[in-house]
Amino acid sequence: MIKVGIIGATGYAGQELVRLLKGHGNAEIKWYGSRSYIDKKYAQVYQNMFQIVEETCLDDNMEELAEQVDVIFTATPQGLCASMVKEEILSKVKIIDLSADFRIKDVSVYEKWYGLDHKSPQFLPEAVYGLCEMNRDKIKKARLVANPGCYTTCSILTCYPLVKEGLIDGNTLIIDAKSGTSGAGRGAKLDNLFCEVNENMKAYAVASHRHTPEIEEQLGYAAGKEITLNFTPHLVPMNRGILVTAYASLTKQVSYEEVKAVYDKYYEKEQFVRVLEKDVTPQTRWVEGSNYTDINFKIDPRTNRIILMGAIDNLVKGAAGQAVQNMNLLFGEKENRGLELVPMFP
Ligand SMILES: NC(=O)C1=CN([C@@H]2O[C@H](COP(=O)(O)OP(=O)(O)OC[C@H]3O[C@@H](n4cnc5c(N)ncnc54)[C@H](OP(=O)(O)O)[C@@H]3O)[C@@H](O)[C@H]2O)C=CC1
Ligand SMILES: CC(=O)N[C@@H](CCC(=O)OP(=O)(O)O)C(=O)O
Repeated sequence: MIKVGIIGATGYAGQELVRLLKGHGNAEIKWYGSRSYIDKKYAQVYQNMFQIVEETCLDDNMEELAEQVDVIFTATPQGLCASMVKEEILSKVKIIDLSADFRIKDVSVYEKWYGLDHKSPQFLPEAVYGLCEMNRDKIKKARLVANPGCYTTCSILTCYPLVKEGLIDGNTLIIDAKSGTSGAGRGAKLDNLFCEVNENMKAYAVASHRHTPEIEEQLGYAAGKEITLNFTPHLVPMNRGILVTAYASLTKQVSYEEVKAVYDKYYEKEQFVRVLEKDVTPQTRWVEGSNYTDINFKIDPRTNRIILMGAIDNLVKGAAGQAVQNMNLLFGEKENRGLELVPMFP
């Protein structure tokens, strides 16, 4: 059994980790970490866990936790994991960080976009960006995995093959993304109250969202050169789900079949990426509750641009599902263990 500790088990991403790990079969949660609910029964925080989880919440002592478990998930606000991790801890336990602390290699870029001082830049070089479909071999050998962001997972997987093969000019990419409200976490915020979100849609963090440099960095590696792009997130009145629509100029004339062949080259063997049939557009409801990323594209010969579309569940492939996929890679499990979740509808 893989012994697991979750710091931030009471947040939205943390509770999804608990749900997935309870169905994993070879993982045992030893530590339900919390800040606000210490000593309270976990099932009183999330009643869906009544008679399933008997444990109470514990504080977030990473040093003590490292003595007890094989892997720690940090599903906590930005900056917290970096403020706790130490060489002594990493020598005993693997860490999968769901925050952005170790996703961006250049510490000055992180500090600029996040408005935080990075407390452990010494671990940035060894941290592996945990997008399994791109970095599988590196993840297997990592001590510290930076679980990708939710918008970024969907954006990168949708655009990656065409950028890698040079079919689109990355500098012309415009990524328009929409997210359900669980993406903003469980903490009370005025912007996320029912009357503010319901029957409404809005763009936010325009030209300044912190996922922009993460997408640029990863697609830049694929392109073999720096990429500068536009990324605009929108908040939509749904619980879960991310939909990405991306626009880019083609570098040459291509047919549907040629583009499809490129997607197939990268994703045909990927269980969790589904390139849909011609003219079928990805929808959030067809991936909800699952670890799938649904992708499709349409060439617009009038403008010589291509429109790329992707959908994920932000809490599964965008957070906890991908984190479990990373855990499976770290511990030599079948990569899909605990993740063969059929999307739910409605
Ligand atoms: N929601 C999503 O779709 C996604 C989230 N993420 C990332 O996962 C992380 C968690 O996000 P999410 O679950 O949405 O956030 P939530 O606000 O729902 O949960 C935050 C969690 O962190 C705990 N926490 C907050 N502050 C502290 C602190 N100072 N010390 C210790 N624990 C603390 C909270 O504990 P308590 O409740 O007990 O106070 C809670 O368990 C973030 O980094 C987020 O960016 C990544 C991808 C997608
Ligand atoms: C709807 C909403 O507010 N979404 C969050 C992003 C989701 C998230 O948790 O960010 P990471 O994936 O980087 O951890 C935001 O825009 O900040």
